[in-house]
Amino acid sequence: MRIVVAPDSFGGTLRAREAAEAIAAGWRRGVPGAEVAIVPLADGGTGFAEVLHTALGGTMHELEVTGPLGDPVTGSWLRVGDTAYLECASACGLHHVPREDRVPGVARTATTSGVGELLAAARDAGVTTAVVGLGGSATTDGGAGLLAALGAVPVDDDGLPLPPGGAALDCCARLDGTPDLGGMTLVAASDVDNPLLGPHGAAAVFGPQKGADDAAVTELDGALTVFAGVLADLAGREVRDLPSAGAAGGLGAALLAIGARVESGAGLVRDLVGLDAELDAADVAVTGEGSFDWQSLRGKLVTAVARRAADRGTPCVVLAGQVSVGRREAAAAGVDAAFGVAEEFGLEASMADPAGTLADLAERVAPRWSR
Ligand SMILES: Nc1ncnc2c1ncn2[C@@H]1O[C@H](COP(=O)(O)OP(=O)(O)O)[C@@H](O)[C@H]1O
Ligand SMILES: O=C(O)[C@H](O)COP(=O)(O)O
Repeated sequence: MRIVVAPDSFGGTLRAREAAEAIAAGWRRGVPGAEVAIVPLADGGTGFAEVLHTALGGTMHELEVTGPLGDPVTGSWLRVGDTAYLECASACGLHHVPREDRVPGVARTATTSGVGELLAAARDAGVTTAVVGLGGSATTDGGAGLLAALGAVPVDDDGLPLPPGGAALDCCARLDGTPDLGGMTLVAASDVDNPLLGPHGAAAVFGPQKGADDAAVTELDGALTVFAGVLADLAGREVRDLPSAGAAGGLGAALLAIGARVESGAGLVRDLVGLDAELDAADVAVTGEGSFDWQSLRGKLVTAVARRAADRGTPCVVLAGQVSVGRREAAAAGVDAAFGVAEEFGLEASMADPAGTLADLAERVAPRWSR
């Protein structure tokens, strides 16, 4: 009996590797002797570089960069051969902003400058390709901070540099300077396919989780509309409606404007870690994430794993922090059963001891899936 355990991170509580190890430990307690392989996964968001480091090796470089709030944070990028893998969240992620600080003023001013600083470091180290994981960001600045860090500074009508953040882009007239990529090929590995603007855009959909209220969402969407024109001038074409332009608060749009190719972060990770070969050899696939909800059904990582397991006729079990997807919807997505730690042990216990309770859940569930 071989089990492959391939979860995403549990947002705010467990890294993908920690979740995988907890599930594996519990499963082995439930079914002694079960052969368990762990394959931690990520989309473009939090955990992207760490998961690839585990799977591919390479060297992780750490450096101090500008965080989303302007304070220094330790960012990192992974070098594997001539390729750099950067996770935007390491420089501008929501985890750098304490929950009580996620307020409209922060949503208006948070910057992607640090992501540009990481990219500049990779460029200066001589890599030929940079793959930028998008997701889990605290920012809605259309990638303005990244462009400035690479040498293309957003300025107003008088040629004065704009302050950091998305709201100031309302006054953006043009970019001063051109971005220096040193000839690197860019890939944007995105967790979502939203456009830049409008009801499905960066500000409307992801602004609220970063602290934006209705007024800030409207303001940011308007400012990004102005900036979309500046990005179109840079790119020589419109990028605002392209899939993933709205990822990471519009950082996707800036990367598209400087020539990046967009890929699905989950798909890219899945291929690089060799998930298909692991599924081929497995009798049961177990995946999971913090919240298995309607967003998961819209092509998030967990349902991508379920789909590939289903293609092989391999049962797929979801172990999540919380489950709000009905049994029928889950089955349609290829999930044979979904269990929530919070439903089993209570939300307080699952948040207080996420690894312990997840292992306990796996122990309870495992015997039902052993043959
Ligand atoms: N151990 C846990 N137990 C219960 N709920 C959790 C746990 N860990 C995370 N969550 C919930 O999952 C949410 C994050 O969802 P997740 O699916 O991991 O990420 P995202 O929505 O960014 O894709 C958190 O806000 C929290 O409500
Ligand atoms: O960073 C963002 O705005 C995203 O692209 C969406 O992030 P999430 O998947 O962490 O909500």
